[in-house]
Amino acid sequence: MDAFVTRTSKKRKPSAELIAATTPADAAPEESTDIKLAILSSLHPDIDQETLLDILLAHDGNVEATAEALKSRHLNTSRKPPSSSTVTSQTSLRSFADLSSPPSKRAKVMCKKGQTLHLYDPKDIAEHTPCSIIHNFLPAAEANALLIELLEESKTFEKITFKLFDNVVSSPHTSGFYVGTAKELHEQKHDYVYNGARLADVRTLTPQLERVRSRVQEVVNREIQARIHTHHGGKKLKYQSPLPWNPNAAFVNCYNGPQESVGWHTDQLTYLGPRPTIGSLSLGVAREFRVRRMLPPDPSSSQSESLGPQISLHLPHNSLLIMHSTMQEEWKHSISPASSLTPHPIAINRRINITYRDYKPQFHPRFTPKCPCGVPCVLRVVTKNPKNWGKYFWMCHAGNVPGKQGCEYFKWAEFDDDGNPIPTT
Ligand SMILES: O=C(O)CCC(=O)C(=O)O
Ligand SMILES: [Fe+2]
Repeated sequence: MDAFVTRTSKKRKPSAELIAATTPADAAPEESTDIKLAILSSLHPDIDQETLLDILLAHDGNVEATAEALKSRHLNTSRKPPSSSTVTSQTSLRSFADLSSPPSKRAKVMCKKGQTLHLYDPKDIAEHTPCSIIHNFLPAAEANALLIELLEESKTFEKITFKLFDNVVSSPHTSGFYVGTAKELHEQKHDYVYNGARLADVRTLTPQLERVRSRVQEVVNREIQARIHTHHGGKKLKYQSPLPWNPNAAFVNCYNGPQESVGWHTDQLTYLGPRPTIGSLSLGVAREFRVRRMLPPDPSSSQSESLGPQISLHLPHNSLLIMHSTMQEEWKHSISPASSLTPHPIAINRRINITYRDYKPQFHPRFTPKCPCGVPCVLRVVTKNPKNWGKYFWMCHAGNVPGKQGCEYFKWAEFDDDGNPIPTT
């Protein structure tokens, strides 16, 4: 399973403006946002700074374009984003964006130093993150029935414990793991390893999880094709599977109250292979899902990790989030603790999240490298060293097993264009 706690890392000191560009090379220093805001504020003293910033961001930081847009619009004096639990759509960026300009001109997202950019509108989310979102995904009665069923199931979920450095820690929420068939259940219990350990509790998909799986499958496959068309010029990514996405496993998380969370992480590639897609259905109380792009650290700096600005996506009850093929290798995600929640009529302050995943047969541990410790290796991607940025490797995972030290095993991973492992000796 994934890494669940927040690790503190030495971060590169942010510049006056944080610019999350489509590619890091696009990031260029510009006039400070504060100066731009001061200019706009002097032109429109009746509009609050947060609103001005939103509109400025929607115009790629261009003061002239922002001023033009403001001239031609009547604005309320305050336009803060509404509270997460009541929101299903957003006006924040989209209603002010100049949509006549080509997407390449609109691809940069800026946000003020230390600020989180809140996105609600599905078009903004698709444009500025590697995700897409579908609100009101299931018929209302079906979503409620699934929520009720999983709230009952979650009473027997447990926190995942794993070793971090020399301590055994547990995830700040509970989880359950579901697969489709008895054969898959047997394999999961006996062959697969998560954080260095085997799962004792694997369940078969409930009839409702099974029914919803087919719907998720259909929509996610449609969204994958749409994404390839809109973001990748009609051609799938190198290493992305050309096969239809087949969600044969589901992790169900339960967040019981505002303090339960999941720290910054990427989902493990080990059994999904490179460039995976994940379908994530949210039920119950709305929570914020935050994403940050991983950028190659500046080779001349001593920092080991560089992250773009935080973008917050609000996941209300019955929303399907699709994490597309660039997400796990290039972005981190988290569910941050909330200061308060607006109670959901059924779940009160609990949230259920189902991530449907496609376990690829060619990534069964029988076929992937084993280190001298005898534990199947974990598949990872280089995100800290700019020299080998984006390269995949297999490494020993035994260090995560309580009581085991692990070894130094490391091997570059090789795939064909469709992401199938190329066996090497
Ligand atoms: O709860 C969520 O929306 C995300 C869960 C997650 O990131 C995970 O299970 O890996
Ligand atoms: Fe995750």
